Amino acid sequence: MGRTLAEKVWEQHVVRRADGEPDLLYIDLHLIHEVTSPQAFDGLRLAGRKVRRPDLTIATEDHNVPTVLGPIADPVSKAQVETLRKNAAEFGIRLHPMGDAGQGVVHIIGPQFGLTQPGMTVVCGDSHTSTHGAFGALAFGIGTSEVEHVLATQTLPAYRPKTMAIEVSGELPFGVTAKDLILAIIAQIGTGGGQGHIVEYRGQAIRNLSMEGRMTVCNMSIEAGARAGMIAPDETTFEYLRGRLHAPTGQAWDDAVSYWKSLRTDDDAAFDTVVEIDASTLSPFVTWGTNPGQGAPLRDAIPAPEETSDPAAARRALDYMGLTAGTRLSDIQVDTVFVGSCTNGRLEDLRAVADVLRGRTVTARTLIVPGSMQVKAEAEAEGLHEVFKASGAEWREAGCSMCLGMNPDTLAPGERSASTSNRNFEGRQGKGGRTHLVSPAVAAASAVTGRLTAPADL
Ligand SMILES: CC(C)[C@H](C(=O)O)[C@@H](O)C(=O)O
Ligand code: SF4
Repeated sequence: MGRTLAEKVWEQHVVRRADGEPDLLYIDLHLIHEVTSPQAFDGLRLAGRKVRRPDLTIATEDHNVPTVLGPIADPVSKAQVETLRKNAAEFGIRLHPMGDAGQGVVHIIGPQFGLTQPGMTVVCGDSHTSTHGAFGALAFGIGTSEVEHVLATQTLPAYRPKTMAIEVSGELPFGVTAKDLILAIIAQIGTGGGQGHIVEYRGQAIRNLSMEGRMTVCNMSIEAGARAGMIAPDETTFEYLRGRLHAPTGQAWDDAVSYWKSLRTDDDAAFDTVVEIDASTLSPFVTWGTNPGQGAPLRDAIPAPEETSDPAAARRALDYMGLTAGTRLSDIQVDTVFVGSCTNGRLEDLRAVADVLRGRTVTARTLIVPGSMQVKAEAEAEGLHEVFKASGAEWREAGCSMCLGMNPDTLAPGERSASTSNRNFEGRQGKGGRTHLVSPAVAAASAVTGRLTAPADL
């Protein structure tokens, strides 16, 4: 019987297999950031071990960095960043510190440098490592003790998850984006829907997505509970990679491409679970609750808790969000708009925002935060920053920013945001903050009107 993409990449990396034990996988790329690495390096030091493959390990500062130039004021954040610098220097690991041209959110810089490639195993002490699956890599988040294991051995013991196909047929209607698609998928299957599975996104609508869009989709696999998300590599993938800093060149490129072309699910392979979605029925999608599965089409109203799969959770969420069932989603007023994160902090996202903001003025506090310093430079080369500033939005330095409350960019208690990030848990963007997850285009239109708005309704 044929094999799925996930099975092919997994099998390719098994260095040891024994009955009743997890497989030992070889790891091709290990990404590091300041929050989940300190104890791992401490462990290495205690054991007197070195980093096995510093050349396959790359570090960046993202979660704790301020997005306005200047020193880090918060002592915990400052200590974490300084510890990462010390560890990178001591263990010989390439680090992109604050202010460096290569700095950025960990899941933005891997693809940007061409480090993330089809067929690789990619890990990081960070749940959104699933982003890299957009290239047909097997990429997943690991815990800090596993970070230590990978640092020491370049391998990881793991049990193979089940496989799930999410078949997205048809085409996304005009104005409907990858973010709307993944929010709709999570609303359909639930935040536990992908549990225990590696998801492969397939079908016409997925093939039509750009690499940026594919990364947005794979990024949020974890919000559906999946271990990883993958998309088979194709011409879109190869075109994106060609010429990037760490992409192969010459004969090695040709060899790589012919191998990458084999990385697709065989026609006679079977998935453990199959989910089907018709892209042509979708429209701009937003969340109203406190988990990414509590979402609905923006043209609809907030559902009655009894109509949802978990009425008690819906009631709690509406209470926290200060919302009432039956309210039209497009009547919800927002104080703040955040554009950025590893979900939607890439150049294509910023272009989508600029297309809406050009010649318009924002009425809500609007933070536009590039996912990396390279994205920032590329956006500025196109003059996007001028569009943002002219509209009244703030244009910042790269970092995780308001995606999570680990740096100065936070919501105040009760403050409500439209955010292009991936999590809307209670307090995610700051204690008492209320988050609506949206696409970049909806974020921009909402910044203009001060309420959740689709660009088509401006
Ligand atoms: C801080 C980090 C461990 C965390 C994660 O694992 O995802 C963060 O990136 C997040 O998005 O919540
Ligand atoms: S941008 Fe957000 S989701 Fe991505 S790594 Fe940073 S905190 Fe996590």
